[in-house]
Amino acid sequence: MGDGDSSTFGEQFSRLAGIMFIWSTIQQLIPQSVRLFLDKLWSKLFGFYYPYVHITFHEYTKGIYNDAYTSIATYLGSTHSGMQSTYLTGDKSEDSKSLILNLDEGQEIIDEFNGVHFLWRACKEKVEDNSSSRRGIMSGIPQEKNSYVLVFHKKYRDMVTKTYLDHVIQGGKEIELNNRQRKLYTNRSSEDWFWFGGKWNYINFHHPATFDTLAMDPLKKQEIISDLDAFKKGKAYYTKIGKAWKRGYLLHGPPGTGKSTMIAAIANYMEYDIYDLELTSVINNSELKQLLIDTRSKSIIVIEDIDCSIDLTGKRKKKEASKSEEEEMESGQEDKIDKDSKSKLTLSGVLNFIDGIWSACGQERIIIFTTNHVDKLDPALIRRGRMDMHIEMSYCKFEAFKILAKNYLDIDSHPLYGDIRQLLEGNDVRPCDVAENLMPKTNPGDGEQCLRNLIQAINAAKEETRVRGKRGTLAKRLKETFLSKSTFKKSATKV
Ligand SMILES: Nc1ncnc2c1ncn2[C@@H]1O[C@H](COP(=O)(O)OP(=O)(O)OP(=O)(O)O)[C@@H](O)[C@H]1O
Ligand SMILES: [Mg+2]
Repeated sequence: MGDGDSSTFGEQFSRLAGIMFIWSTIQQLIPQSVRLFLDKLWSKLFGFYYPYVHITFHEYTKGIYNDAYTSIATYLGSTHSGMQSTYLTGDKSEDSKSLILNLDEGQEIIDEFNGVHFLWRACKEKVEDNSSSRRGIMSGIPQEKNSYVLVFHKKYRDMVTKTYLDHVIQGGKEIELNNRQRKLYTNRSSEDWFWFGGKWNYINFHHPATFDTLAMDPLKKQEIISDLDAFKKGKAYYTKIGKAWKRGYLLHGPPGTGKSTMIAAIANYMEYDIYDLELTSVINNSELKQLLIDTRSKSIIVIEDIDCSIDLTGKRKKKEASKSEEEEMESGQEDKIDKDSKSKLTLSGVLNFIDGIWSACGQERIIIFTTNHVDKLDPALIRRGRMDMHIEMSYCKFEAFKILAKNYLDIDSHPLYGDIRQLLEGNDVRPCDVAENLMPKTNPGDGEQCLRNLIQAINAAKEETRVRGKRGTLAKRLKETFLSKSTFKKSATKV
């Protein structure tokens, strides 16, 4: 069957489809016992001469939903193959961004793979379900059994089992994934897990940030994009080196420099969901582990402001704790301490969350920490291997400004750019302040006015810093004078 000769193939199939149609109509009309007998007879009579193989993919197998059925349905409904068919059905679930087309009952399509043609047929069978589980008004109501039947020449049996079916199912999964509505999750407090039936609460994720709109040094930006690309294609590599397929990024820098915006841009670029993990609502290490297990692959787990989330300052605190532990031990309270350490969220719990044995339970995952004070974090938490890339989001320099000006005002250059470059290079201006000033306040078309506003704002801030600096110096000098006077007084009294 096939080999690219579609006219012979078409004729063969129309004949075959005719026979199949008559056969399936007969099947609908006769009782099941007779049908089974006829089935056997059919395969005995024609099995020897009949060159085609039929594989049926049921929607449910032994009462369990068959995932392969959905992938096949999605693949066949995708534009490249499903559109050949005249009768289609359209479905849109809560989880998908757009309509998914499926073959309607009895419809057939021919799919081509490596020059070979394959026939697919959508089947629906009505069965009366009188099982004990369906009593009352549901009993006796006909149920539908959906399936897809694949028909191909037996000489392609190897190709089908080794490559074609994989191609169909993976293809379907990919389309499902690209079509899925991405989510922004946040963790519920454990008291609500039972009542709300889940550990994570979510909304649909819509954030317009992209790498194009993110203002930062273009070289640094390209480095991050290349790293993400390598990670996305890295499944085989991670398997080869025996590492879980995940990557950690630490975003650090002053407030308003674009750390949260960067997370949204990464999520949009990778087409991942986001899990925004609020550590302050996690009571202990065991809860943290359970939250991790309940996340899906192709996602970003974010802990914002990790320095403020819990006390992760490490060794120094530990020492203090162990000192008080010793004191308590002496007072015979070992049991209490043991119980306390188990019921708390600790640094080691977070380290385990990032790269302990449980962290490998999902695939293709990125963990991002953000902080305004990188120096406050325990080195163990951010060491290479845990946080693979440390990205500094810093003040707005001229290259980053050009991106913001393009975003906000849609201009590439202006005579005022020279002044702005000088001001930005000589001062620490946050991107959020630049963005705020570039936003037209009155007349949306007046880009020049926005640039002037920006220059004015930077100059005003510069002046304020200068005055504050002077005041600071003055205050310092006053303090020094006061101190020297009091020292003098003290020494005078002593004398
Ligand atoms: N690098 C940037 N590129 C584009 N827009 C930016 C950038 N930095 C800041 N902005 C703008 O400023 C606003 C604040 O930025 P964002 O919330 O990403 O900062 P942040 O670094 O996460 O701050 P914080 O440390 O306070 O959480 C954003 O809504 C965005 O409009
Ligand atoms: Mg932020």
